[in-house]
Amino acid sequence: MSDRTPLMAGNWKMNLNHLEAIAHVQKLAFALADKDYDTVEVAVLPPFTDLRSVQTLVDGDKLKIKYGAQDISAHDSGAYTGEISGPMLAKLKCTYATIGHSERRQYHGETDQVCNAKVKAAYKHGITPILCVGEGLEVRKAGQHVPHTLAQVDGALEDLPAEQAESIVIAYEPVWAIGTGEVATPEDAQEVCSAIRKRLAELYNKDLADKVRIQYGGSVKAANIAAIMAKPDVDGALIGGAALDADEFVKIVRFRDQ
Ligand SMILES: O=C[C@H](O)COP(=O)(O)O
Repeated sequence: MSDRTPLMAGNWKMNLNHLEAIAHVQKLAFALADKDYDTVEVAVLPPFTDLRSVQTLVDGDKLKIKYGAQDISAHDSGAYTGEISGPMLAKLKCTYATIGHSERRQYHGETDQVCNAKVKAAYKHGITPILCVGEGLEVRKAGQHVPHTLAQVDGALEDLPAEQAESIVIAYEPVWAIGTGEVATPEDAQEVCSAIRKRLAELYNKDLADKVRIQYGGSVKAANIAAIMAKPDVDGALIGGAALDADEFVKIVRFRDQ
């Protein structure tokens, strides 16, 4: 049993406006008892336009829910229309920034090099990256899922000092399981999460690898989370669709009660 605190993070993607966000976070706060946060860290990753509202609610009511952004610019400021910078997210007291989500890689052409720059930008401003990696269906069918995913890890972590890397969160999200209802088996999740941890030990050292939290993501719901969390190298989940339903998300957070 590791002493890593599981992180259950709800990635809302492009859902819930700022008014809906307030109602949603209030529901979560109401449903989660203080003791829930002792064993599991709970975070929401709303759209940028919701962050100020979520911050105000979390600060005002001293909620233990953490929050973060779904992306971060590699640049601090300047002529980058549409981008949101690390200093802006830090000002909103974001704990996390998701980096390299498969939808960013697929629709916005984000490469491992871009992810690497974004990981460094996040750390520069005291924000913890949730680095997303994982293979598509063709790669999985070809049996190349482990080397493919490890290459993404290598690229995103290039030249990242150990004192930063030790706090990173890595989310293994097989693309074929995202939003499809087709969840990877707990064994699939363990295979790749364990390979990522071994790679961290090679890139840095075993102590660091043992500290890093590695999440699974892809069609996680209350019905399958307990089996996934039973695997030794899985330290939480990055939850998409099921995070939009407050009751379902709370059940996922309470996976130990099942
Ligand atoms: O970031 C979350 C993942 O893309 C998983 O999404 P999903 O739970 O809807 O499959």
